[in-house]
Amino acid sequence: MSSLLQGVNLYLIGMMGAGKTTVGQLLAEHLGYRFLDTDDVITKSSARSINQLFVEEGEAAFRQLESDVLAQVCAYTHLTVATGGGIVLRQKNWGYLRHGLVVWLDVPVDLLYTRIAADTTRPLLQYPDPKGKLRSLLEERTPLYSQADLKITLTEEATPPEIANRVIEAIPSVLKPQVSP
Ligand SMILES: Nc1ncnc2c1ncn2[C@@H]1O[C@H](COP(=O)(O)OP(=O)(O)O)[C@@H](O)[C@H]1O
Ligand SMILES: O=C(O)C1=C[C@@H](OP(=O)(O)O)[C@@H](O)[C@H](O)C1
Ligand SMILES: [Mg+2]
Repeated sequence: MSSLLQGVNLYLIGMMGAGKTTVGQLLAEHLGYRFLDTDDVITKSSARSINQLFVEEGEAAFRQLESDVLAQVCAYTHLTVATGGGIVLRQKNWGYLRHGLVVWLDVPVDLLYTRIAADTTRPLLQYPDPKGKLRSLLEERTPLYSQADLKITLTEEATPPEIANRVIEAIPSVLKPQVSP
């Protein structure tokens, strides 16, 4: 399977709770790639949690760190990268994402909410009406997520290995056919 993308990076985009981090690890195994999570790189290099960064530095500073990580990451090959849900917000980030294949895990709000309702690690949802917030973020970001090369729509709960398989099976449909010599 490692020859499927020939070293081209795979970037997962989508809302909080879409399963980018979970499915990304399985995809990396399938592809024989290294796995990277931009949130993870940011928290390790800053020695602070995402919540702390939002509170102490603000969202704009977090977005800058996110862009910095993405800029560094795209210099490498053979990576599966789980991004944070807001990576699509900066136009500049698309210049980095376009170095690889961009896959949108498109998950409806109800499913997102059941997965992350009890989670306290996502600062944008630590307000009254987190479900309404998810809905408005998805609405605002849908035109941006739609710029992905590949959209995997999940209308009902499937297991992470099933979703990883769907991604793997769909990848050839968006690869340019090889020209024979
Ligand atoms: N296919 C799935 N079915 C059930 N739970 C899932 C699935 N994918 C992810 N989860 C759970 O949902 C939560 C959010 O997943 P995560 O991979 O962190 O999403 P993201 O990185 O897109 O925010 C985690 O608790 C994870 O275990
Ligand atoms: O959607 C967003 O703006 C965010 C998504 C989070 O990552 P996940 O998408 O992995 O939850 C994390 O980057 C931060 O809390 C902001
Ligand atoms: Mg994640």
